[in-house]
Amino acid sequence: MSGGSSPRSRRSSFNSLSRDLELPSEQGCLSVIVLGASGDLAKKKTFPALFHLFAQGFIQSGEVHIFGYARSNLSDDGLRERIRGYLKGASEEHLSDFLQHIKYVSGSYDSGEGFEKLNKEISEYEKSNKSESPRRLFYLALPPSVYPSVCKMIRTYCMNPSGWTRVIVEKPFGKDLDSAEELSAQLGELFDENQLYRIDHYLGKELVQNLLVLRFANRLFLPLWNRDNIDNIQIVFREDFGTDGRGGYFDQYGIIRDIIQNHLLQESILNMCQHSI
Ligand SMILES: NC(=O)C1=CN([C@@H]2O[C@H](COP(=O)(O)OP(=O)(O)OC[C@H]3O[C@@H](n4cnc5c(N)ncnc54)[C@H](OP(=O)(O)O)[C@@H]3O)[C@@H](O)[C@H]2O)C=CC1
Ligand SMILES: O=C1O[C@H](COP(=O)(O)O)[C@@H](O)[C@H](O)[C@H]1O
Repeated sequence: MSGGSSPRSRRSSFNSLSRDLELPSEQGCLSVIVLGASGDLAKKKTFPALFHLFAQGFIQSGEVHIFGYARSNLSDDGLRERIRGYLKGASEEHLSDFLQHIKYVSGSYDSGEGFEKLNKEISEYEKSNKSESPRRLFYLALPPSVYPSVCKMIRTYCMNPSGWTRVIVEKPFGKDLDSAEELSAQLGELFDENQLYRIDHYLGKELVQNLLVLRFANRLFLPLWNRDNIDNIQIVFREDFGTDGRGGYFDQYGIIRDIIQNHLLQESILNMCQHSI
């Protein structure tokens, strides 16, 4: 993904890596469906991530379409304007091109009507693309309380008749062990394990992934970074903005469960284990 290579050569390296690893085919038109598209996660992380993939050539014009889905009453242009300011790091031309690939469908998370409409839009796009093995990727940018009903709706109305269907759920996965196990059982009844992807973007952060290198490949830190020299570790979480649209989710779920036991403690425990403090 580094600077000098072209989108075409990055894409071809990716395809040959997929072949070497014997991964399923990644050819054919791709529909990415962002559920909860009106929200904070979607605008700050999901759409920008898709934009970077697009700008770097990993997903390309003519083979990808992005569908935003949520209850809010928005138009296609309304969604595009909402996310435009968060899409940075590429030319205005790339940005306009990317935005034209986005469509918005409004509907609830627990009734068939909206999901039937969504399925119709996806199917029309797939037909117009004439691909033999279209791919459908559902990304749930939603609080976990609605995962079961949304997954049921996807299973009932939106499964891909010919290619693969995958579902990505973000952290937090439930709100305690019981609810996490219950959620796992509910999703497991609807999808095979290889269709389900559970992610926490904090564990993908470069610094977290590079802690070992930072310490052991660094002459400055290697002799110093241990319990003899470190008195205490303070974990500080700073956001210089307010709830910023997350009110509904915070009211129901709480900011403690949102970031403390996972992002902040997971990271610092990882840190402590790796540094024997
Ligand atoms: N914000 C972030 O950076 C990150 C968030 N997450 C996780 O993603 C999930 C969503 O977070 P975020 O986008 O910040 O939160 P939001 O409150 O912005 O929720 C996203 C969307 O979900 C819908 N929604 C909100 N609350 C409810 C509810 N109680 N019932 C049904 N629908 C609801 C709303 O859409 P509408 O009303 O239009 O249907 C809203 O726009 C959370 O679980 C969070 O922990 C994970 C990683 C990063
Ligand atoms: O998962 C979440 O993370 C963000 C903070 O992520 P960062 O990568 O910008 O540090 C947080 O704002 C959000 O509430 C939470 O759900």
